[in-house]
Amino acid sequence: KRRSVYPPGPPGLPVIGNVLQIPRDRQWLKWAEWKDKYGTRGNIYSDRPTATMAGELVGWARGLGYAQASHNPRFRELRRLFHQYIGPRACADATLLHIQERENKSLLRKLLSDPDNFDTNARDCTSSLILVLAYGYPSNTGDPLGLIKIAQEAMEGFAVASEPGRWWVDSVPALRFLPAWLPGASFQRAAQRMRADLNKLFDIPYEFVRKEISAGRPNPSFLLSYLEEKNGQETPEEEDLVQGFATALYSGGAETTPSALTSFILAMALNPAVQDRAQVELDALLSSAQCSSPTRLPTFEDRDQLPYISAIVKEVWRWNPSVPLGLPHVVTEDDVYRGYRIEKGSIIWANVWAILHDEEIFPEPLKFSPERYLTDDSDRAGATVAAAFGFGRRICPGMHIAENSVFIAITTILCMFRISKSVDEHGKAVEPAIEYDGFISHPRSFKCKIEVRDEALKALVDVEFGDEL
Ligand code: HEM
Repeated sequence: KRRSVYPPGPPGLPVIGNVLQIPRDRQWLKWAEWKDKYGTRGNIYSDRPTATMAGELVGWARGLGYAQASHNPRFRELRRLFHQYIGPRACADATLLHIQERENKSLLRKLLSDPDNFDTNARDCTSSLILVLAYGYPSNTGDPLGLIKIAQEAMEGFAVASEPGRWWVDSVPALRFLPAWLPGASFQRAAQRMRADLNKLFDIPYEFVRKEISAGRPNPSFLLSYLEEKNGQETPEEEDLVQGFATALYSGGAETTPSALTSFILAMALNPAVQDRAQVELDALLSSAQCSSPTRLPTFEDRDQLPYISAIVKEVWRWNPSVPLGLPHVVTEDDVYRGYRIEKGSIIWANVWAILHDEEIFPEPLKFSPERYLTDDSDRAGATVAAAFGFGRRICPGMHIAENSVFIAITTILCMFRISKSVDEHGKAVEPAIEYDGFISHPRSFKCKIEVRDEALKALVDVEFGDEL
């Protein structure tokens, strides 16, 4: 009984415990080995509960978010692919950054021509980026295969199938064996429809890559690199794995990034002083002696010289975390935490929103205030913001690409546009409500004005588009 209060580790001898197993020098190597072998708290809190509807019946467990971690080599392989293609090193690569800058310009162009639909525009551009990166599916040819629609339909199924409490079969997994024709088994029919949509997302973009390879004109993409590495020797399991990886990119990124961008637009409409300060920072960097407005669009290379904009990005993660409850974790071994027994199998939800609204670390937590990251003691606040991306072995593997996407979108939008409250027919400003919907928390639909700051800036986007798109 007493042993259960100790962290897991190698069995020791009576009385002297582990003393003889501790090496005389470079102990850290042994301890690192024990960490891998016996796990840490992070590891025993890092599995997912079984999601019968979304994971098993619809099939999202083929991806990563619903994959079980314990004894599942596929989980490790998927995490490895995320690390290889969009881990911190990959996300600092100039080619990837260039693609992100290029795709972000189509967001600017859409905001110029259709500013009222900023929400849909952010969503479509996020989808396009994932399709370009994963499959090399070009975003400037009008989507001839309808992949954006295919992906969005699959994602609708993901959202509905994942709704907590909606499906009896999640509480009583044995119901999964009911035949679909039984009157009470409507969930089986819903699952079949969603599964068909998910299968399309697995198969159609993959076939696109295959055809392009056969035709000798494949665009660079994660899938292409993977298949080239396999050199034509890929097994059906490996094909399924890389399809699962591409689909996981979609399920993780498609809703979260647009939610963060829409929160940013809401924050700007409500906080003109923050916007002023950001634009002063940008203008100082991008204008010239002859011209007081920016003479070029900001790029990733400017990031270090834009501390206030970087602080805005952090504040966006904190103010409305896109996944306010994270994803559920399940405990794989009994544990004792602060004297409380946490039983194996318990489901743990981390209240990310509460962590990011802790008054002790973030005074006036409801206020959108990037300044909180610019003070001398802002390290703790900055580090805490990482909670927006989850914990332990399940920490969001898309966080680096998400940070890139949101940074480049925010900085170029601030460079080009002025965001303000919309006005009613009497010319009075309409206050947008700060309300959110959904498990992936999205600001409720609101109106605002997004106007180009200076007509000359329009040309800047057109010139820069030039031969690239
Ligand atoms: C606004 C941006 C984003 C936020 C705030 C966010 C947040 C999160 C959170 C809180 C989790 C749960 C972590 C946990 O269980 O502790 C998660 C998981 C995940 N995210 Fe993200 N995410 C974002 C963008 C992305 C992007 C762009 C991708 C992919 C391109 C992505 C892919 C994933 C995947 C695959 C998982 C599941 C990981 C696993 O189960 O091992 N996310 N994300």
